Amino acid sequence: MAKRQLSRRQSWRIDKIQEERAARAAKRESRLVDELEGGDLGPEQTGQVIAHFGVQVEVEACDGELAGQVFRCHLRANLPTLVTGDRVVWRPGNQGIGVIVAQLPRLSELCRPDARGQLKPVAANVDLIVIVFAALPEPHANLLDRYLVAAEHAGIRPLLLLNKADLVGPDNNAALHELLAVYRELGYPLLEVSARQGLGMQELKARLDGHMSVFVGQSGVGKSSLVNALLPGVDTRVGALSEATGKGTHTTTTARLFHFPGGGELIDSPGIREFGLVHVSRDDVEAGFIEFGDYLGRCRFRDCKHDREPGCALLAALEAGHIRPQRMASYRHILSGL
Ligand SMILES: Nc1nc2c(ncn2[C@@H]2O[C@H](COP(=O)(O)OP(=O)(O)OP(=O)(O)O)[C@@H](O)[C@H]2O)c(=O)[nH]1
Ligand SMILES: [Zn+2]
Repeated sequence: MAKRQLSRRQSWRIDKIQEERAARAAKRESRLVDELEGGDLGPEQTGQVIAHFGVQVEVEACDGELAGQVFRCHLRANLPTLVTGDRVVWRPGNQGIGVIVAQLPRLSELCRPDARGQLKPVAANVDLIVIVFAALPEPHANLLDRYLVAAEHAGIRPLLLLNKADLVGPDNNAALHELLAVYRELGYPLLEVSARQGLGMQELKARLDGHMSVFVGQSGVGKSSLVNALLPGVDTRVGALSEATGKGTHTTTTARLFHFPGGGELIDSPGIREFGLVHVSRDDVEAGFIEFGDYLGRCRFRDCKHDREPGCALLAALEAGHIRPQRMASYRHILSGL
């Protein structure tokens, strides 16, 4: 008991120190903004946050003669927290420094729990979640379903991407295509590629054009290989951003926005690659199985768990073959892990 109280007091002290530090940083920032705004700032224009460093952000100009140029920006006080992908109104200053004036509305948000377990946005305006899986490691339907639930929950279109198509052979061909058939039948877009052999990569590029994407998926499926193939010559490892903090060895896990040469954008960070494996509620899971939609709310009991209740509309649909047994099993598996 004593030990627990002590650790709580300690953590309170740490919180307090962090708060004071943040407050000092914010004060420094607002002085800087005042100085900049007292000087010579250019006209207001739109931009997009491409990386985030504590109290400052990097913004790429979207229009006018500065389009495509990147500015380190200070934030005017009272702005909401900005994340990579946010569209903003800003004013350019001298030597690549600017000031963010306002945040524009977000079309979507990807959220992840922070160190205290609170959900925080980590990327804004993503409109395509590329769910990467591979011929090897052998894909688990239930993991794919988890990612799909997360995508549906975020209201962002998913693309199922089977990588390592070069490893599809007589041993795994039938099982893989059975798996793919389930998702094709549900209407999810699907693509088969090989990052190693370049198979299907042109089609993938075409799908990414015009979208702001993230790549998610289990370790070892080839996300890095795919991203490296799509962004030739770009070092996507976050260490490359560290000079921006002025400390060479300090690596940051900030999400960063990249442009694909063939069109479209990518937001990437180790944290984002794990998106989808966080807590969701029972309702989120139900809503994430899109084929359940026709039956939800039609069970005899309002609080039906679709387990063995009489008059369960989902069980009836399963019986009638309108819901695949594999998806029902997956749904139950995900629920059991909540
Ligand atoms: N045969 C084959 N191997 C591939 C292909 N794409 C990637 N690999 C290999 O798969 C392994 C894992 O690839 P990564 O790109 O590191 O996978 P990742 O998803 O980024 O993995 P994490 O960084 O752990 O999340 C590496 O040995 C790659 O060379 C492919 O299309 N075919
Ligand atoms: Zn039911």
